Amino acid sequence: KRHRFWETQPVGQFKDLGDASLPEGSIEPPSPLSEVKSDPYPLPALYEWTTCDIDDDATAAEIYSLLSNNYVEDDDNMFRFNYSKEFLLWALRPPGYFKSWHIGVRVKSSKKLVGFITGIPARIRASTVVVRMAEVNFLCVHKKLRSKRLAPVLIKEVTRRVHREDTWQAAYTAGVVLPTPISTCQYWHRSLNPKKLIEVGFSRLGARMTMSRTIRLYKLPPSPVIPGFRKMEIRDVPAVTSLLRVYLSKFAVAPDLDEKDVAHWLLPRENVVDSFLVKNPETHEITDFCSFYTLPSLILNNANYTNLKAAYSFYNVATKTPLLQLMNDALIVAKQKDYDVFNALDVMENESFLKELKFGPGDGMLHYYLYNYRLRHALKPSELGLVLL
Ligand SMILES: COc1cccc(CC(=N)NC(=O)c2cccnc2OC2CCNCC2)c1
Repeated sequence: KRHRFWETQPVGQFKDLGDASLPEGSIEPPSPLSEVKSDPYPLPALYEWTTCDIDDDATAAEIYSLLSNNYVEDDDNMFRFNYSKEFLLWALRPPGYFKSWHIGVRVKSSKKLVGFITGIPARIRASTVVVRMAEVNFLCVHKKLRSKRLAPVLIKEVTRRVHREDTWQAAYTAGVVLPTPISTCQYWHRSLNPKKLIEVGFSRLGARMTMSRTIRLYKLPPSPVIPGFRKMEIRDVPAVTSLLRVYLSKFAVAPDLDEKDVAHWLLPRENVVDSFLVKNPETHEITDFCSFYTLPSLILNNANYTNLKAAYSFYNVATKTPLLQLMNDALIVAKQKDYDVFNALDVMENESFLKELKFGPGDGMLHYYLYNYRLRHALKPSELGLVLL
């Protein structure tokens, strides 16, 4: 397949697959900052760049609406991600973030926001090397402006602004195959509200299954069962950071999280991110941790429902409690909070619980990519310790 744009970029190229002589690491060296263009990449005449100040509520609302109407849909165009404004404020303002990496495209005449792309800083370890990267996300072009080759322009502009901050690598995901995935993950869904999921067409009634039998199949206890299972609190940040750092060191690619990162990404925020831990009631040791983020989807044409409330597995560590039991308590809490479905990728050790906890495979794959960084070989999902929003 022709990738006119990606074949011009410093990313693993399909033609290089199997060439073991290519070293792991940066594909192109950094340029001197003086050589990084200080003016924005040219846009087609009708449009202009804008740096989106998400602290401004009106701008945050514009970004919310652009994504809510034009962002990623499932393969059958029945659902569209519907990130909340609060979620976007969380996702785009981690420690050390750059406002200049929140990039919009407006129509010059109307000032309407019609394009968006973001970067956030992240320290990501690839094998043994911790690399300062940008996590690039929320690439969105208004439905009415597709096939005008605006996406490559947005990607070039976020690349330029990231280079301006002396950052030369990036990480991103996509539902499509581009040159060249570092890993290809399968997504899985665990029904929590099967009646609604079947009604809206997310799931289908199993063969030889009745609705009441299906509801019974997915029934969960009314509350968590692990002794010492509770919500994470600010005082837990140091212990959770230690637990996570040790656990994530097992994976070939994973974020290098310090206490500030853990406080931002994992302290509970209502309807944005939930996190729980197991504190041994005798030893007071924190031995396990689980978390999920909240990403609803718009239901695009159903008479009775407009919103699908979905939880997405985030970071989980089990050192004393079996992971299966820890994740079952996560399902129980998600059900308590009225989520319709709990989603997970087969990354880290997730494969060990998916089938047993009655997850079903999704109908698509999520591909992970690194920009300007070559890995000697692609990773199995179980070697990947990175979850993007
Ligand atoms: C149910 O509503 C949907 C609305 C839009 C797309 C999809 C399918 C899909 N593409 N799902 C995922 O990418 C996915 C499935 C499981 C876990 N994480 C995921 O994506 C995350 C991470 C990447 N950025 C989007 C959210 C489903």
